[in-house]
Amino acid sequence: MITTNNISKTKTAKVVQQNGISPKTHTTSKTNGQRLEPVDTQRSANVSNSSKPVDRGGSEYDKRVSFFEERPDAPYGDPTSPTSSNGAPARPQRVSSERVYPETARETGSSSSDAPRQGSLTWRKAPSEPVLFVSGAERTFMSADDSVIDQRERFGSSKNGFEYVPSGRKFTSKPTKSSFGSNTSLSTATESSDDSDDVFNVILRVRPLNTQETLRRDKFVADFPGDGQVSINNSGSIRNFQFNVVFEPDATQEDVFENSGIKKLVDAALNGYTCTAFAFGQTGSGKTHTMTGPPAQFHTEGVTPDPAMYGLIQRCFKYLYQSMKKLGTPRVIKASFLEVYNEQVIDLLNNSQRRYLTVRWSKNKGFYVENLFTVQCEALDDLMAVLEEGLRNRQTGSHGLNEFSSRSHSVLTVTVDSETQPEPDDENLYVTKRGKLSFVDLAGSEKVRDSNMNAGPGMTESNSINKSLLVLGNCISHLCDPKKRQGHIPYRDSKLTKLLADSLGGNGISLMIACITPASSNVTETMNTLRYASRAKKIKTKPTIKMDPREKLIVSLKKEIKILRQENHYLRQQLDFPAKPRGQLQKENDEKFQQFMKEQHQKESGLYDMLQEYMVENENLRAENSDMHATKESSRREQQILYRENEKLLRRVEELERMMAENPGTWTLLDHHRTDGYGQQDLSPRGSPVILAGRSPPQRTTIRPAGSSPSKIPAPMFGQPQKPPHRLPDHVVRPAPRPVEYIEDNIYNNDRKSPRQSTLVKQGVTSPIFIERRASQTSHTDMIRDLNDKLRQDVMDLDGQIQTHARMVTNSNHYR
Ligand SMILES: Nc1ncnc2c1ncn2[C@@H]1O[C@H](COP(=O)(O)OP(=O)(O)OP(=O)(O)O)[C@@H](O)[C@H]1O
Repeated sequence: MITTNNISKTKTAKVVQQNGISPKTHTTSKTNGQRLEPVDTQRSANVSNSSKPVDRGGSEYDKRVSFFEERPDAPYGDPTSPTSSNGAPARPQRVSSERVYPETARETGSSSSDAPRQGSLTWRKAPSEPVLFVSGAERTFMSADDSVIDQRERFGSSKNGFEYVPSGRKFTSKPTKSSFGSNTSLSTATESSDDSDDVFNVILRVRPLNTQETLRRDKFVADFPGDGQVSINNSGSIRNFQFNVVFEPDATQEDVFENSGIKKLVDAALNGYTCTAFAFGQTGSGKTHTMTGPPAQFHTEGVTPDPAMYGLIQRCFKYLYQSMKKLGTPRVIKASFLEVYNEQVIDLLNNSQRRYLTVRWSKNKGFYVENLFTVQCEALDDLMAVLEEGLRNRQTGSHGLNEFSSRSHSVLTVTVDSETQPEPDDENLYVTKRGKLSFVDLAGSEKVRDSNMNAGPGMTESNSINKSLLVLGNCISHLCDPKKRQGHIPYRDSKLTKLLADSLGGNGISLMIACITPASSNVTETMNTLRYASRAKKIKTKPTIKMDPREKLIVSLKKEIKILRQENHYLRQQLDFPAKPRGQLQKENDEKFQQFMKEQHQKESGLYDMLQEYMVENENLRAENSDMHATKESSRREQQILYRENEKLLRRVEELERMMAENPGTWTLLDHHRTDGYGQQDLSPRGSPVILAGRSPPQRTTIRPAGSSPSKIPAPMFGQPQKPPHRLPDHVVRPAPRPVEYIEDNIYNNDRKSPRQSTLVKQGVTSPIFIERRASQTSHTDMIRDLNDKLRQDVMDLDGQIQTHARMVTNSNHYR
């Protein structure tokens, strides 16, 4: 019975004889013994529907050629081809007389006649007549009397309730309008919505019981009610889960490729999206088988991989190159392949040294692996070679649950670089897009006890595998919870989650392939995988195309211009303005743009000049400041020297004046020529408190600021005690800030002006503070120097007077 809404029946089906000699097409008739039986699926379906014709509409699946139909163009041993590359039948006849074995028997290379799983893989009700399967569409399980066995009886109602009853289908899909398995274009869906059905899909593949499980007489615990559902009988309690697509044990590699939706991922990668397909599940559940085909073929010496058994990866590669050919535009394909083994990243394409690589993070790239080998692949063969090389180098080991168990997580990444024209009418605008397609084959979760890995390196491997899967589970549960999703997601807790960060919570499109074994002995692990998978269904991502940020800006500006032009056109219409011809508008806009760019350039260059000017000025100011500091220091020292000299000279003057005061009578004859600092005759001993007898009060030499008028300094009152002039005024010893008016042009007569100052001067602005500081330093030194000169003069005068007096005294004594 068909339970998927996407699948409809085919009118005719081509059936290959069990011996595989030749494919034939037959018309409907009743089956008869071992005879090749043609089937009209319409009729078969009608049997179950009381011969009422059912029109289920066309679907992608309809267009797909029948499972047994010969494909002349079948590449590398298409599984739909009746014979494999070595001439042997690629697919055994699906007609059986009494027992039908699941796909695994054929896919693992054993013929149905010697299949060792006959013990438990029996039909619930063995038909007396041959049972016929028709692949590629609806398959009906028919008994000899044409009655269809009631599907409801299949599960749980038989005596033991655990027998495998094939549903007659290979897969069922969840009835959504835009699931991966449907015809809906992913690119359209992703652009318009963030529906996780479109961008984060989870599919389930249930493998058949394997030899070991069959011999162990394990029960088949899975049932497939349809519509992408699976029921698990966990020791009597039935649990239901629903996924986008559920592949039943009969599904072939081709079925999975065609109906999992992975082709949409390849299409999306070609359009610049980041896409990831990852397989997870218990060890031995068929992850590697699904991704690359049976692992034995890559790890057994002398075995050439059978193209019919190729997994999703090889089929995607082929589809990628086919699509590129169809699209016509050139694209650059590059591939890298790594594994995360014991929490270390190892390059599988550069395996000679088995160096551990570092996972880094950058704002633009997110998490990435440093120094990872990347191979440019011009042809499909190159990509295939990359895969095979990596698989050969991958860590595998044998344990109790799987002979060729992957002991690491592997990540194969294919990047697709393309140049596209976002605006069809703009020939000069090209943007580069980088699509990414990653295939992740996770190491299987395992019970250490069951895998017999309970010591040594095996134990370490198991622990690190389980630990990284636990972190992955944590990340998934955070991402599913709308509240936790806004907070911190623990991607950094393991290398694996760092590498999957973009696929899980970022801007990518992802397909999770959950793999389970239907054996009752593994039901706990199966339940865990299913819970994990159904949680992951709730993850939502927002796919975006990865582009160079500058190119992105250009494209968005161009889009804006386009909208503005449309608006302009609309407004013109509204205002009854004549509509401008498109070309003219374009030309005008281009001219405006060029003008704008020119102005912008000028502005920018003006700014640059200004910036340079300021930098030069800054440098000059710095140099000038350090000069000024040096000058200040030297004038301070000069002032100190002069001050000490001043002190000495004053002491000398006092001494001489004292000498003269001791003989006052003799000094009246002397002619005083001394003048004060203002050109007036100074007739008294400087600073002396003694007023010479018979003399008019002397003019005193006082220190006053340079440039001040004498009248401003009050003349000392005659006869009053005088302040000794040998004390320099306070403002000289301890300079006080002075008003600007004291500063005269001749004080600051320095032609060397700073650029800043010259700018200011040019602008008619003077900096009083700047000029004053410099001037005050000079004026204080000059003042002390002036005073000292005068004192020196005084000393000389006094000395001269004393000598004259001494001579006169000597002469008078002589005449006497
Ligand atoms: N759908 C299937 N049909 C037939 N055989 C299958 C299927 N799935 C898995 N097998 C077989 O089961 C065995 C284990 O599968 P596989 O190695 O892919 O499991 P796995 O999940 O990758 O395990 P591990 O995590 O240990 O690597 C292989 O021999 C494989 O060929």
